[in-house]
Amino acid sequence: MENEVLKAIQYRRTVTQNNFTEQDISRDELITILEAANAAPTHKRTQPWRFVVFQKDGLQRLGTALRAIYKDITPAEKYSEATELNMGKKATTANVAIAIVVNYTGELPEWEELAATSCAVQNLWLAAHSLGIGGYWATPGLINHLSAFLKLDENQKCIGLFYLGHHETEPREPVRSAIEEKIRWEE
Ligand SMILES: Cc1cc2nc3c(=O)[nH]c(=O)nc-3n(C[C@H](O)[C@H](O)[C@H](O)COP(=O)(O)O)c2cc1C
Repeated sequence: MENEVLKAIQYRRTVTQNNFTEQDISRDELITILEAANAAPTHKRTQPWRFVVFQKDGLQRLGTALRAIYKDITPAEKYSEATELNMGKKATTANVAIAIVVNYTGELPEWEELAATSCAVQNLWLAAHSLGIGGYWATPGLINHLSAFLKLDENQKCIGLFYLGHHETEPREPVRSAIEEKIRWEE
């Protein structure tokens, strides 16, 4: 069986900064992508996903913050200047970065709000893919230290940075072990 939705699911891939082109992601494209995220399923309609979108100078500020946090939290014996520079470069070489935030309402077990936000991220990723925009979900340890920079409330937590850019990489199918290994049929 084949249709556009199934094709998008199969061909959505992680695309990293090295493959991003110079083409800007437009505000219309971003709104389309974020509207797709906002259509995710949500128990009790708590809609716990929040997004902080970085573009232009915002990306420079994010890069500076990532470098400073890395420097701050890394023990001297593990610190490397190359890693610090690389942390900043991830932000400054993306066209857009989106901080993914869960807004815990207390109305549901936390895992349900984390799960709903993850559904929103998959929607965002598929929508971006459908527009020729690639990206990936980055979860370095320093996202646990971003709350002040992101101006998050006490009940909010950043669960990743989603880096986005237009790209021209060839479509690739997923590398996965067979689904049969992950199913037990009860008939
Ligand atoms: C919750 C989550 C966290 C991830 N964190 C990272 C990360 O920190 N760095 C990274 O390069 N990729 C990260 N990824 C992307 C995975 O590495 C990627 O999805 C996986 O290699 C499969 O490739 P595909 O997305 O092309 O199918 C993350 C994905 C998920 C779902």
